[in-house]
Amino acid sequence: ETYTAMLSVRRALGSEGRLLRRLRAYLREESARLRRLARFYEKVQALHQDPKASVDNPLLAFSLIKRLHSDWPNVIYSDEATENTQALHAGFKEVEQELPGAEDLDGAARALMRLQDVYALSVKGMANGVFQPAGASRPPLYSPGRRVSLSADDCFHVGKVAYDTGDYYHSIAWLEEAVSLFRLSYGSWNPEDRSSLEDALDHLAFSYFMAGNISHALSLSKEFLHYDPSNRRVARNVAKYEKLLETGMAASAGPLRRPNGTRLQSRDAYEELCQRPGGQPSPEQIPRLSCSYETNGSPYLLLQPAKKEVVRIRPYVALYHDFISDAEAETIKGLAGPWLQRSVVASGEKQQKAEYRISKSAWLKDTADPVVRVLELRIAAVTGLDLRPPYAEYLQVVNYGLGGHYEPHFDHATSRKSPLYRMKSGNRIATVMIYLSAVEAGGSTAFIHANFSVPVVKNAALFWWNLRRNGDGDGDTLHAGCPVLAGDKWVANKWIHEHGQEFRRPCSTDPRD
Ligand SMILES: O=C(O)CCC(=O)C(=O)O
Ligand SMILES: [Fe+2]
Repeated sequence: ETYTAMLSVRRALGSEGRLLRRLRAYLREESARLRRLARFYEKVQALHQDPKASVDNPLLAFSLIKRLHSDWPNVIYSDEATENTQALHAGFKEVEQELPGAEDLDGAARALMRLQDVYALSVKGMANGVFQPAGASRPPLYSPGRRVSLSADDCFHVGKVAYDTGDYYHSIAWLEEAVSLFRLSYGSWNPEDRSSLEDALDHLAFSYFMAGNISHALSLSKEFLHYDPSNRRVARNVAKYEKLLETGMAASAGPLRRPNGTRLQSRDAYEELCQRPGGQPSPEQIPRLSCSYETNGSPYLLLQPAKKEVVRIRPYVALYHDFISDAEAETIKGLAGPWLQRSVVASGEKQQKAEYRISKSAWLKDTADPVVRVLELRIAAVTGLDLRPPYAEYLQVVNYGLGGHYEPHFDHATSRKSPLYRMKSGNRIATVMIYLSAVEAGGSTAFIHANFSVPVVKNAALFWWNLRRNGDGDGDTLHAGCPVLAGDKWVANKWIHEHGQEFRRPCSTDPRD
């Protein structure tokens, strides 16, 4: 899979580099071939300027006969063009196995639609290379250094992915864009395009029909017939739509609603937190929010205390600034890179891939490198918790993909059957999540029930308790990694379990603790 980690997307850029070099070589060879053909053409053409003279001279008469018998067949039946094409095909075959597959194109299209939805972006803007919230006078959420826009065929592909799943809300928006772009360039043809204005009109008309907008379906189908009058299927559709409209059978189209995956109950709150990182703490919390240097009585922190920012009291969330160095972050990403695999989520007793978590991840043992070992000692010192096996999981390093995200979830197990209990050290009592990278836009960590979000702060570590002191899961810790709008987001998770912490975080029977 390419789209599920930006590291893989970057690798795909290398594959394209190789293809570019092959195409360059092909163009060079073919241009040389055409130059040779042109030279032959010019030479013969010159002789035809004065046809009479050409035959009088016995030398010219000889060369005419030789040309017709030998030169012309050699030119016409030259294998050069085929050889050049074959070399191009062979070069493509060499990189073919590393190229993204159909699931990648689907995933990439779904990523664009996710960004459209979560950040309320206008499709027209996106197609134009602008990341502007739709209908709002807000500034763009991301301004790329160089603006790039999508082609008509690009927009068609996104719309087609929605169309194929019966999602006409998204297919209409993207196919509208495809149709207007195709109309602008009608008559010119790009060898890379697989679709055309007719395809876009056809799919858009059907999307409108399915959404109950018969008059739009009709006018688009008529436009289609203007370009391709012999298409019987579309002609039948036109007759059908006209009849529906005449007989008043066409149901009036209500506003087209965005399809809702049943998973997300608090979608609006979540999206709001992703669009505007931050949030107001409740008045009674404000006096207790603070920034401090912490040594925690640990010799590790004496010379360089932890820089703690208490973000919220309930649930308790703290951000430790400059928790790791740039060099350490690079080392950890480098160690994890070769081991990254599509992230999974707990589903009953099993683990499986899910659309609601798009990233790749790898587990690093503290024996992998001294940097990992030192990091664990630092986490232990700052949290005051026992991380020795089996009291904590290995370090999980995560690289998000295109539009990568992790929809609202709990880190702790909510079912006794969860695979988390296989370690036999209880539930996940706390999370330490380190931001190993910055991002250009998006990617905040949103606490949905607690109504605040933390933007990505490179090298900082976010800490929170997942469980209350009585061992119950804390519902207020429901959190998410918002879709990455631009950039390459990496995090490292350290999950600390209940066992081993009995004297470090004593229990309480008060459910409010
Ligand atoms: O990436 C984020 O901001 C959140 C990640 C997360 O919650 C997780 O990996 O469990
Ligand atoms: Fe999480």
